[in-house]
Amino acid sequence: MAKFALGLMSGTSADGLTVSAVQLRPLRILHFKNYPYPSRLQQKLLTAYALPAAELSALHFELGKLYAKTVQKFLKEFHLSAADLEVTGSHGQTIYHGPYDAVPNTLQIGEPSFIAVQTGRPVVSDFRPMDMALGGQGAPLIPFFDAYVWGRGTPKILLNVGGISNFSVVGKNIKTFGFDVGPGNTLLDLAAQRLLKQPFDKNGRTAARGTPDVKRVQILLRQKYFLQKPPKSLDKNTFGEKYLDRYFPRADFKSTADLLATLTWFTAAAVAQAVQQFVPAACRRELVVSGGGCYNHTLLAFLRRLLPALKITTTLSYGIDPQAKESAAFALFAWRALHGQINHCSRATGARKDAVLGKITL
Ligand SMILES: Nc1ncnc2c1ncn2[C@@H]1O[C@H](COP(=O)(O)OP(=O)(O)OP(=O)(O)O)[C@@H](O)[C@H]1O
Ligand SMILES: CC(=O)N[C@H]1[C@@H]2OC[C@@H](O2)[C@@H](O)[C@@H]1O[C@H](C)C(=O)O
Repeated sequence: MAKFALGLMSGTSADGLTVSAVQLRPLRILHFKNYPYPSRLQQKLLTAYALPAAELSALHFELGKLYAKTVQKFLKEFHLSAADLEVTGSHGQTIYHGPYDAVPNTLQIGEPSFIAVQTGRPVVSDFRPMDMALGGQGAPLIPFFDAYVWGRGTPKILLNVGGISNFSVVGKNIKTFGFDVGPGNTLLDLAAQRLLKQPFDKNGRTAARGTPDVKRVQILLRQKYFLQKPPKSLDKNTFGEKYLDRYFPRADFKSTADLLATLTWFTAAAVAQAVQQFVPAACRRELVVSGGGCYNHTLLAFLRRLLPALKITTTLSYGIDPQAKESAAFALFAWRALHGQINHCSRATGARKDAVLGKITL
């Protein structure tokens, strides 16, 4: 079998680890699977920024061990041999992201040595610090992948709606750029957990029955972050419980459906405003959506309503499963880092120059 790389991603929702096996030349996702975390671990990860050092250190190792076990399971399930594995790229779990702090910083955990021991092959991890050392925000990193895959075609906006939503603008003769746009699913998930007693509003069904409070969203979209010029990036807690309680109290809405519809509208309207504000008119042609949010039919319907001139597709139209894209990107980043090749789009993060991101554990 030809050589392949593994990519591991656990996003801001901390709902599980997605593993992709990627063939590099040409780039093709061979297999992928999401392995949900036990809910105890998910809760711990979501609040881990408040842990004392000893507990955080233990969690860093616990997660590293779990990643190694998951890789072993994945290789077995898909009949892949570690002998053909060139490298594993592991993003880790973001615990805190503080690009605007006095000392800009970011923390991803999940000790990579355990995967290196398990597979006997190198692991590349901790991709964000080098970008910050070069004056960047440390995020978003996916624009490099988007340019690698779609950079030679017609202009496209690649939107990922995970916990946070972010997009890149790529295409022939376009200088790739991208940024974190605003809320993705975090507020929606919190509201669904509280009011529907479900992890999320499946397919946007409840929101579909409600009416969005468009005025409220218009006012919120005047907040500083939305108007700030890119490069810019977000910590998941920016749009967390405090934000929900402050700007979306249940008592302000006639029904749960209205509240969920308004939150869904907020996510879509933030994207639409960012497109109108920051994307040159010539690039406003196609919006290619990925991440868990692309299964939310109400969100997609709102995006279509707010951006009627754009063709709205998902990465599936281009052979990349929307749930696999980010993990596949870290396989590519690791492969390139191992070969000393740039895997970084500094225009998206604001770093001084393009670099080779990631630390190699042999
Ligand atoms: N069928 C569905 N209907 C509605 N929403 C869904 C569906 N499936 C997934 N989602 C949403 O997608 C979220 C998970 O998305 P994803 O796995 O892309 O996030 P992430 O990788 O953790 O985040 P990020 O990219 O910000 O780091 C869920 O929390 C949920 O809100
Ligand atoms: C610090 C951090 O983990 N940021 C994540 C998060 O999730 C979405 C958005 O915020 C993006 O900035 C980033 O992830 C992707 C992989 C990125 O760097 O492009």
